[in-house]
Amino acid sequence: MAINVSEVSSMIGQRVAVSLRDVSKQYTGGTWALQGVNMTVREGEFISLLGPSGCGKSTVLRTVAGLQTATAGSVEILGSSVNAIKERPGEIAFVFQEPTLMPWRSVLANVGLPLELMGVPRVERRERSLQMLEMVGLQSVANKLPRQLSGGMKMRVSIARALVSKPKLLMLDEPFAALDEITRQRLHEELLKLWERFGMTVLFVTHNVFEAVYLSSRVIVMQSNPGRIRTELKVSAAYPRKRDMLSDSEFSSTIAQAIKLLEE
Ligand SMILES: Nc1ncnc2c1ncn2[C@@H]1O[C@H](COP(=O)(O)OP(=O)(O)OP(=O)(O)O)[C@@H](O)[C@H]1O
Repeated sequence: MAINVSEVSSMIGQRVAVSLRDVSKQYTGGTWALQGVNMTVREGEFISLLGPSGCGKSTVLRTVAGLQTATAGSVEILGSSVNAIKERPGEIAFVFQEPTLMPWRSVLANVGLPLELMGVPRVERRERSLQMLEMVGLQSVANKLPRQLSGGMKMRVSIARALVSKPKLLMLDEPFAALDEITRQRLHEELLKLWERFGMTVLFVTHNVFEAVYLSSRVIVMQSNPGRIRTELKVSAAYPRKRDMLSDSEFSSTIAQAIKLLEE
């Protein structure tokens, strides 16, 4: 389905999906991974967090996901506290760099896991899991085990599992960093299609400038010691995006700006 930029801007709502206010995080040992982070993400945005290793990108994501708590400040997701969101399984989903599939479960059973945890009946679970596998082009391997799949296929299964509950917020922490360039590019296209189809808010962590600018409607650039937000770059290029658009002047100037910010 082709959509243009005005349709994408209408996908981006006025409601706030994620809000961080003066968030700081100090780990045991003393490192201030984050200091005074303020960030507002609206529903339907595709946001990348970009920055050098150690600037706190994963810490932001893990704090929003409730996998760890902030030392100071407040975090709100979809109008609720992190703890309240945890009580509503399926509303947020996380994709890690390692696909973290259960090795003894079939691909289908791995995808259906979030629905199982939500108490969705078996028949509906199967149907929805198969639909998701079809969307990522993997219906034919539904009965295989994870070890029988390539790295790219495992990541697709992981994305299918994250999306099977139709989450409103999808967080991905360097999901494609371990994949080869061709597979990574294919998965960029697939992720964008899924975003256009489901309209969920996406928070995507990467230290790859091209990936951040190509995928996102907004790139939040972070810096380290202590981890904080340096600035943000809006990417107003139309969706659906095409690889060859990266040489367009708009993309190239945003990419050049981002590279300069990271080098300073
Ligand atoms: N569990 C932890 N205990 C102590 N220090 C930690 C812990 N996790 C992260 N840190 C430190 O906090 C800082 C921010 O880490 P974080 O992983 O959030 O950065 P990042 O930008 O995601 O880095 P990368 O791109 O390398 O994954 C780093 O200095 C890191 O060493």
